[in-house]
Amino acid sequence: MSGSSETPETLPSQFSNSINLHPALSSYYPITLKFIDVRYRVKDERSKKSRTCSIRNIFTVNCESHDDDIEAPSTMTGNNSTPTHQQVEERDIEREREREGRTILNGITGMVSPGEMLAVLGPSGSGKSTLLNAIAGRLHNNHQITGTVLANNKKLTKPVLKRTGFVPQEDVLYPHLTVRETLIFCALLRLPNAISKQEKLSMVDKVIYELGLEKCEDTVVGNGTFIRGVSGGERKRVSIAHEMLINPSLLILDEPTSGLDSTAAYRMVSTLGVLAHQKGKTVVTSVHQPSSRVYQMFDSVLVLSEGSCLYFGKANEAMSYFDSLGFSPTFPMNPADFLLDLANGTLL
Ligand SMILES: Nc1ncnc2c1ncn2[C@@H]1O[C@H](COP(=O)(O)OP(=O)(O)OP(=O)(O)O)[C@@H](O)[C@H]1O
Repeated sequence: MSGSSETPETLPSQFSNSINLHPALSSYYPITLKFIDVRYRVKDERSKKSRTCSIRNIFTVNCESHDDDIEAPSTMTGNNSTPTHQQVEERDIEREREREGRTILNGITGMVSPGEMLAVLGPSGSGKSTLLNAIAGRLHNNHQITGTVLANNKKLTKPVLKRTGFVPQEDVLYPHLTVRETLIFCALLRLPNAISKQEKLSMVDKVIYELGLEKCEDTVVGNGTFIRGVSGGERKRVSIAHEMLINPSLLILDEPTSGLDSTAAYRMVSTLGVLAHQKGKTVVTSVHQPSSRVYQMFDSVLVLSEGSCLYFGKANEAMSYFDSLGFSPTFPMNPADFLLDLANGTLL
């Protein structure tokens, strides 16, 4: 399958199960996503002290005395003493660090093709969400992000972004609407005017069927706390259905299995597998702690550790790769657990 063309193509035969959509959305538009040497830094919060001190002032001490603390550390001896050579060096290092900021992503490179599912694995805080936001073109602070993100070998363009569905970690849904109302509302807002209301409603029906939401279509979405509604897994499916309505070629999901039990997580990833393997979509998802049966559904994995890439390649080759480097588990274990142990630096 070629992913190098910018123009929509007809659906290849291996993805023939795709639902029949309105011509305004039906063209098959395969997206091959490449990200090359993606780096993202943020300014150290301490360097913003002068800007935020007036706010901090309200709650704590006055800002002048706070800044003085930095300029004259308590380790100095006496009021008139000059700083030692070591103290000057430490202060210079601190200032350099403030100027450079904190590296969140450190040169991440990878790719994913249509019909494939890429999993981004890593411990909490390793940069998974940041990477997903970067490759979805959602980090707009351009001076902090460098590297290249290409769709079909071209920079992200509007047609590509229109064909990209992004499911955030926290569901952004109206808790008082039912599942069906939520999707109708979305269809009326997001689908082009060229599509009639009747057609939009039938597309909602198809997406409800596709995501297995028939049972709960008339239940309110809720928010999991004060407003009781559908289950966590169903709410996640609604979020995915929300994106599926625009028939995305590229679907990016941030931890769609978080909060789900092992069986629900398996069902969720199976659904994503169908979207990739049967419908030809390009799927990128972050996952926190996949079980082994979930792991084996991924085509490729990217393992992050503190913003750096430990491994990018085929999911079923990760273990032999680390084995060749001398890292292997002492007993048979879930590859995902092993990779997370490696990324955490806690391999036993
Ligand atoms: N704009 C920002 N300013 C400061 N720090 C940031 C910013 N964005 C991300 N970070 C930091 O970068 C690190 C990675 O964050 P990110 O949300 O990408 O991690 P994650 O792997 O998705 O974590 P989790 O699995 O817990 O969701 C975190 O330590 C976070 O605090």
